[in-house]
Amino acid sequence: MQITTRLEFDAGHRIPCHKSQCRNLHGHRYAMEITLSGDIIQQDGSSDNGMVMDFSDVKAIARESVVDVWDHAFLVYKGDADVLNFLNSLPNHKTVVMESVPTAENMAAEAFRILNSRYQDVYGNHLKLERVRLYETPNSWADALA
Ligand SMILES: Nc1nc2c(c(=O)[nH]1)N=C([C@H](O)[C@H](O)COP(=O)(O)OP(=O)(O)OP(=O)(O)O)CN2
Ligand SMILES: [Zn+2]
Repeated sequence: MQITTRLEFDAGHRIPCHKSQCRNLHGHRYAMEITLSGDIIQQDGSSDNGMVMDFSDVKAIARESVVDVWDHAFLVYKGDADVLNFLNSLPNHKTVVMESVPTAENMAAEAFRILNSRYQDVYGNHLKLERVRLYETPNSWADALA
């Protein structure tokens, strides 16, 4: 069985060497869909009975480790010196320095890397992170797969 839940957040970014307008500082309302697989938990009397994992628990983990970290932050590539220096000059600015250019692909891959170890199989139901889908716009997204 597979389950998917969706979270949304706002963040700024730029793609420094982009051939067109994405080299400008701008932001998106990102959406992240998390897909987990596992057996349906069969434990009468348990809150999780009949579920792969409670959606609220899936979202709580995603918020704590990724969504709340990126929400209302500016995501900047560590090699983007001009913007990084500018952001560092702003007192108390929420800046997230990325190892790679913050494209939808790299953000999905980074979210998958962070989340993969966070979803623990506590019921022995073979819980597994299958996919992180990161929407940069309603029409464009990237999938990071197991
Ligand atoms: N493969 C990728 N291509 C592009 C990425 C990306 O992350 N991966 N990112 C961008 C820019 O960040 C840009 O903000 C989004 O580009 P685009 O889809 O052209 O933007 P629109 O606002 O025109 O999108 P609509 O879906 O048409 O509203 C560029 N390319
Ligand atoms: Zn963009």
